[in-house]
Amino acid sequence: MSTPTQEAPGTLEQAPLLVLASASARRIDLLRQIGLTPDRILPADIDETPKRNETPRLYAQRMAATKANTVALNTVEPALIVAADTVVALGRRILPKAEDRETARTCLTALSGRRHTVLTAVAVAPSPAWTKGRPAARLVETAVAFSRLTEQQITALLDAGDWDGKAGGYALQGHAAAFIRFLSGSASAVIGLPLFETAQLLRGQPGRWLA
Ligand SMILES: Cc1cn([C@H]2C[C@H](O)[C@@H](COP(=O)(O)OP(=O)(O)OP(=O)(O)O)O2)c(=O)[nH]c1=O
Repeated sequence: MSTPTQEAPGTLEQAPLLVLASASARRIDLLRQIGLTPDRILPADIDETPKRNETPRLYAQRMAATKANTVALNTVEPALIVAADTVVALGRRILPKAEDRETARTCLTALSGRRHTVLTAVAVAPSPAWTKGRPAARLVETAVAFSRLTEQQITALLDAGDWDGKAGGYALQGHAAAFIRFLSGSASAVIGLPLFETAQLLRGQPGRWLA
């Protein structure tokens, strides 16, 4: 959904494409929720290994910026790239993205009965051909608390399967919501894309992306 930029009469410039640098179906749905349909979806293939002693905040910011910049540099047309990264942190500890049941179990056991922080960074980067665009980023912190989980409840959450591919091994938009007793911050950020902050970033760009 590229939106024409407001040009002085007589000048014609190609409207930039909106590119979402993500493989996450949730991020596509969240963008659509605020009326934005990306022209392209180009997941960034980057090294997601945290640096030694990297804080969860710095890690999320670095990941979102690297995803956006990597795709921007590979995009030939005028385009604005949007990317995000979601990290579940217990203090300074970054919990893994659960790719298997055992990892999800370890995460849920660690989160049971405790408050944790979800950090989502969103970054926008213009492609080299979109010279009016400006790189920008935001970091959103959300405090979340799980009730104490019994072994049986953890097993039920694992059986539900919606931990797969999720930071911290749970999905707020899924079965885990039945155990989240407190949330302060942005629910959309926990699910993968902070909608208010993303809209602000796009409103701050030249062109009319959003009302
Ligand atoms: C905590 C939590 C995370 N998540 C998801 C959001 C992200 O997709 C994922 C965290 O991994 P990310 O590395 O942020 O994203 P991704 O690998 O899924 O996609 P891409 O890098 O291509 O954009 O966890 C939920 O959907 N619900 C939740 O409640």
